[in-house]
Amino acid sequence: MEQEVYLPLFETKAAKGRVAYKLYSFTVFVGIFLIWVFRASHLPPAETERGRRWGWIGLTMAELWFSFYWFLTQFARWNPVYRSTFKRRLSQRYEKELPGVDVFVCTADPTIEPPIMVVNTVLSVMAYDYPPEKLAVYLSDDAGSELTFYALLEASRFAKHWLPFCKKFKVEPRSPAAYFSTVDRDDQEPLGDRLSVKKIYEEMRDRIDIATRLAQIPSDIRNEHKGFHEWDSVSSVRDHPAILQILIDGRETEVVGIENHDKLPTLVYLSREKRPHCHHNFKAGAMNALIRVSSKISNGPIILNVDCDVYSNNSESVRDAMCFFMDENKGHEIAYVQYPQSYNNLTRNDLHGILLRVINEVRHSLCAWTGYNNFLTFSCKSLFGIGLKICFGLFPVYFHLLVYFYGQ
Ligand SMILES: O=c1ccn([C@@H]2O[C@H](COP(=O)(O)OP(=O)(O)O[C@H]3O[C@H](CO)[C@@H](O)[C@H](O)[C@H]3O)[C@@H](O)[C@H]2O)c(=O)[nH]1
Ligand SMILES: [Mn+2]
Repeated sequence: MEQEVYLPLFETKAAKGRVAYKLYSFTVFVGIFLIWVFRASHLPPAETERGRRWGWIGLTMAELWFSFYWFLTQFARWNPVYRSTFKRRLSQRYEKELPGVDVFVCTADPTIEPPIMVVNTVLSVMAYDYPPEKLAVYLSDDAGSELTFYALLEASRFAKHWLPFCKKFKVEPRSPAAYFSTVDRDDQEPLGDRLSVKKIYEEMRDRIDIATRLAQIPSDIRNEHKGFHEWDSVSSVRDHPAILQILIDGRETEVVGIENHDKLPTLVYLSREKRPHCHHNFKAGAMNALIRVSSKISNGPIILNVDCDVYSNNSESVRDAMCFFMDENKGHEIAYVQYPQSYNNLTRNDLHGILLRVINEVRHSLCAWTGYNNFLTFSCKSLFGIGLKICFGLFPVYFHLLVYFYGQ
């Protein structure tokens, strides 16, 4: 009888040159050790003049700092591995059983984080290559800004053009601003389609920009959508009840894009309750509010979190994460997957994207500490033996059941 071969959904490969690196690292370690032997055996005698004594102390502190820094970097460089995912296998085995994913986007200030940037991030995650009925996007607005709500309303309408366009022509990246700024490339989609979507995008962008500049929402839109009434009772950003608006409800069957009847993911606006006696000024508190709200709407078992200034540059990211979570052999060991961050425009003349590569390398080696290079994934085991793991920072995907965010 033919034996069934197990094909994993992701694989791990050790980076090349690890032995050479360990040898090199060992020689540096010997060097550091000898420095300390020298320092310990050459303490300045009591009669040393003051200037020389301070020189000795200064040098010793510098060496101490270097040694500490060097030991820290070794955690990140000792054991680098690369993980790759097999999304086709995932699709073949589990396309119909893919779990629901709730995407949380956080914003806190319409001046520092302009609404047009926020909605570009929102549109990039709405356009994930994932079944739309299983995707829900929540925007948490800690500024409780009508302007951000207005921008999201505009985005919910533009999504009817943007999502079918992305899916039809498989465009990347799926933040419209980022995509249209690289539009000179030799793309496969027909110019006519691109230009007409670009025009609709630019009209929306201009409306949002004007409203933001004037701090005023067009009266026709204000009258048209009942959601704006929520602000009638808001006297201050720091003192208001929760504002919740479902702009697109994926549970309704008739929610479709303009073209070829694509379904759209759920889209929700939330500004959590604020009271002056509570210090709720942190992202963690917003995330906890999002968990409570999403559990009553879409209740996806998987949560993905992005900051509003970081659009998704890969429409398959969610599927990548699923390859880790749904792997038959190792999936149960993984609590969350974290993506490395890429930066654009760090300097005006970074023509060849050098900074981007260097920073990615640094982040990748950070990931190597946990044994994961291109993704950070963490096992559910360990830490007090109760399956608790702590996650800091950027773009994590979690299991819903496991998370609590520390902060208000
Ligand atoms: O009261 C607040 C304050 C901030 N935020 C949002 O939290 C995110 C991060 O805040 P930011 O001030 O931009 O901090 P950064 O240093 O840029 O963010 C990094 O550091 C944070 C704290 O460790 C992490 O949570 C972030 O994921 C990581 O990008 C942003 O989307 C904010 O809109 C809120 O939702 N509510
Ligand atoms: Mn930020």
